[in-house]
Amino acid sequence: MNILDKIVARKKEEVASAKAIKTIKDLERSLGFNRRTYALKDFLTDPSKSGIIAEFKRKSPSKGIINDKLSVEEVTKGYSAAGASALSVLTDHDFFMGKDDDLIAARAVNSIPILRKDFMVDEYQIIEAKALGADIILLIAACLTPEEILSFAKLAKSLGLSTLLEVHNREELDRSLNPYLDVIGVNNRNLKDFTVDIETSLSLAEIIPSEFLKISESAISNPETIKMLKKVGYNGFLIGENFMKTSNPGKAMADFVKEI
Ligand SMILES: O=C(O)c1ccccc1NCC(=O)[C@H](O)[C@H](O)COP(=O)(O)O
Repeated sequence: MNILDKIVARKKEEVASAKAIKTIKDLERSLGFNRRTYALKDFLTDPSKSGIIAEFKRKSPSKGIINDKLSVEEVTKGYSAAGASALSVLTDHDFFMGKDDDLIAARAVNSIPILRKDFMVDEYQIIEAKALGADIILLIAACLTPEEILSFAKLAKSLGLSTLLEVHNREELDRSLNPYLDVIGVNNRNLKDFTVDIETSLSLAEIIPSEFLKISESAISNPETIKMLKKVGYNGFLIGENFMKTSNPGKAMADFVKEI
């Protein structure tokens, strides 16, 4: 079993347990559920922002512990101040050391869109994402059917959430597009074997239909890479480790933004 299959199998167990504790009705009654959301598209196209979706990431399957010392509040406030267009907060515990409370904490101190970075396998998680304070959900084409992507994106839209579809190759892109998606993300990391290659974003840029904004995800550590990605049409850049590996991710991001 590859790592993505393992994560998805574990996620299905977690969702079954969560449903037994909190029903969808409970989630819909929670304080966070009935709030206005921030649209990712508006922030990605705002020229006063950097285009960066900055990630709070303590640990990853490919790198192990990256940074488990800093609070989600201080890191995400630093990212917002450095001009992030959006924040990404991992809520997966077993593989990334994230938690739902990280998202709640980030929501309380930031006024830009927040992506619930997790592995969505059930509609329950989308309703939960809204209740926790997220504005964006991630749908990973490699672990969902086109029918699931359509119904999850439709549900997200009905809740006022933006959907980021993540693809890794042309085949995933071709089978997964639908009009309810807001942004297409190309992941430079192969989630099955962890190899990274910016060429993945460069080569897929021209086949992403122009009605979708495009973001490039993972393994970005050099301002020159952003310049190259902008040239081929990318509007956004999801960056985690490059900032999180420092003792002051907000400052690392501010310094990086000066160079792009
Ligand atoms: O990061 C991993 O090792 C990983 C492994 C398996 C599934 C997903 C994984 N990462 C999720 C991401 O998409 C990244 O956290 C995100 O794009 C930021 O990447 P980076 O800038 O390289 O930290």
